[in-house]
Amino acid sequence: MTSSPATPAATPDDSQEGEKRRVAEAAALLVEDGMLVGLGTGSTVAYLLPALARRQLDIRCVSTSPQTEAAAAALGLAVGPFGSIVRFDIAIDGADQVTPDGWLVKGGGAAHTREKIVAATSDRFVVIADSSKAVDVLRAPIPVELLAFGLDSTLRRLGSTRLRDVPPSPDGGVIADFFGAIDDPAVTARFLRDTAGLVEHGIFPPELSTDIILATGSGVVHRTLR
Ligand SMILES: O=C[C@H](O)[C@H](O)[C@H](O)COP(=O)(O)O
Repeated sequence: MTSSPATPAATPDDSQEGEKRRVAEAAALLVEDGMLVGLGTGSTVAYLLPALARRQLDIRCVSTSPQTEAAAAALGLAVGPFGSIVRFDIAIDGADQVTPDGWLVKGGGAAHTREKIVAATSDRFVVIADSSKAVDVLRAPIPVELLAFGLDSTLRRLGSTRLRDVPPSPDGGVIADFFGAIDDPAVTARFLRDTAGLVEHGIFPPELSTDIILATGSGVVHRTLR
């Protein structure tokens, strides 16, 4: 893993919003003409979209949520369906938790299922996060998406899970949060993955990410994982 400053100098805007804007602008610079780009979801990605639009690149984008799709289209970005795509050049997305060794929790906005598919399809998956997202170890809650079929049974087998008072995902899944203890994220991820009725969980292993761009108060650190 290598680390390098992604911005030359600190700016006076060290608020959380300023941090989100800086990491998003740093990530936008990684996108090049002709690329097929996966767009994440959330308040950090909201800063990525105008930064990308300003660059006026010839790119095609696929969004992980209706919210991002509408915002990107309104800015003039070319957003289309996932369709038969089997690889993106790059995807850029936010995170709720980021550990020093690259484990993530995503899905605070309930988009983690689509986000994980887009990340897994991308040659380069760039995580952008403000400094509040940096954690030593992952902790609950872990967002989960569940099939409506047999929901009570799935919830009973998961244990320690609370349904979220939000609409179903665009794919019809029920959104909940898992509050079980996380001693080892790989073990928790396997337990969740192996629970029948669970569509996807919000733990992203380090192998999914290639880059993490993390704000550090007044600066930005860009780590390359592979
Ligand atoms: O479902 C939402 C996504 O995983 C977001 O990328 C994540 O919750 C981070 O969102 P934000 O940038 O708003 O903190």
